[in-house]
Amino acid sequence: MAAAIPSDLSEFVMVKGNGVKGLSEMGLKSVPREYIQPLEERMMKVVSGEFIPIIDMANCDEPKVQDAICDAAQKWGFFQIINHGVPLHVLENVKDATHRFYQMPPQEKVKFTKENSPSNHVRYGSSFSPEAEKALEWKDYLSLFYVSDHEAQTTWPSACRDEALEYMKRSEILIKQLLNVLVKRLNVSKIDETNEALFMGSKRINLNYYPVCPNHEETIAIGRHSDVSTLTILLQDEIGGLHVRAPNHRDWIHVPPISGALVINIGDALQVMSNGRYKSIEHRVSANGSKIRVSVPIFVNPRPSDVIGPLPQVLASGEKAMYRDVLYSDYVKHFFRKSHDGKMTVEYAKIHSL
Ligand SMILES: COc1cc(/C=C/C(=O)SCCNC(=O)CCNC(=O)[C@H](O)C(C)(C)COP(=O)(O)OP(=O)(O)OC[C@H]2O[C@@H](n3cnc4c(N)ncnc43)[C@H](O)[C@@H]2OP(=O)(O)O)ccc1O
Ligand SMILES: O=C(O)CCC(=O)C(=O)O
Ligand SMILES: [Fe+2]
Repeated sequence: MAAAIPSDLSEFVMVKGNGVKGLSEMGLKSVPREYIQPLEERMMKVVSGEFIPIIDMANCDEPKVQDAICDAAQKWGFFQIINHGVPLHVLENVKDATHRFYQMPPQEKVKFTKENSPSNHVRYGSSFSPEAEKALEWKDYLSLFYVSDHEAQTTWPSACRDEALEYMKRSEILIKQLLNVLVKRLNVSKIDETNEALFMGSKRINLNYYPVCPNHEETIAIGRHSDVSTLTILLQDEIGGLHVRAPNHRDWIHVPPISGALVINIGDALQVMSNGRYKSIEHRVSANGSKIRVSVPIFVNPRPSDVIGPLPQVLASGEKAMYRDVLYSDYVKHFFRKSHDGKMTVEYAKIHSL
């Protein structure tokens, strides 16, 4: 016999720390009504035979590789990379560590919810913005904002701390390589001490956990959104489920898992700084009826105290600014306080001419 849905859902999921994982493990016949998405969010036309570009980074000094990166960032906002230099064991270890964190009992995980966490920079949570959302999402997350090694050592959960830090550290060269290539097309000669903080002054790593879902077609794991980062480096496992908006703005394209590859996407901050040249593309994750999935994005961001706006180097030729200057932490708070709403976050910074 299937178990009954807990009468107080937020008490069970968040206050007690069970997460959506706890709901999934009850063997429910269908998800609680709070997780049922409106029809328009469930209907998505996934096109087959179309793929985001796959770029081999082995020779990333070559102009044709650099062009491929910039072209992909302009047209697709998303691409996969292989031979990226981040050791495969580092990627495997951080996926294992993600499973290890979620395997802990709820009494351990609950120590990291917003209410209990030892630091505002460490947060275990479930649906994105439960107060604001029409329907909840079928995923749990652990979000770790990097400030210093010392803070991470003392506040990040030991089940995944070392592996998350290692993944972040070993991705540093790749992040700089990608940004150097991308900013060159924006007439910024290189990433150096004068501009590094603006492009990559803060990092957040999320450990996402997507439990098995009974009536998975009626809900969603992550709703339509664009990231607010400069760049996101996403590690996904072999299950699949990530979809990105096609360049025709109508259809969706699946991002097939490729062993050892990383998915790169442009975030809103780089869209704003490039005055719209690079695109932060809407994406979503579907729930799975038979398999658990994990993913580990590193969000590379400006510092919260930075002001983001179109770069002077981009506007130098007389191009009109499409975005105003905004304080990055205000932008991120705006994103976190509302439900996922596709590409709407960037409207916050858009200049609407009269
Ligand atoms: C979680 O599910 C997600 C997440 C995403 C994320 C996509 C990204 O691109 S993340 C990259 C974001 N950039 C940064 O984190 C760097 C800059 N950081 C900051 O500016 C600040 O750390 C801050 C995020 C603005 C937090 O500011 P602070 O004033 O110190 O803190 P609060 O007052 O606690 O937070 C404000 C507001 O945001 C909510 N919030 C904070 N952190 C998180 C988090 N990790 N996850 C979810 N929500 C968060 C917090 O609850 C506050 O809201 P209230 O309503 O409670 O006031 C993509 C897809 C996903 O599904
Ligand atoms: O899990 C994925 O494939 C994507 C996750 C994502 O979009 C996010 O965490 O912002
Ligand atoms: Fe995302």
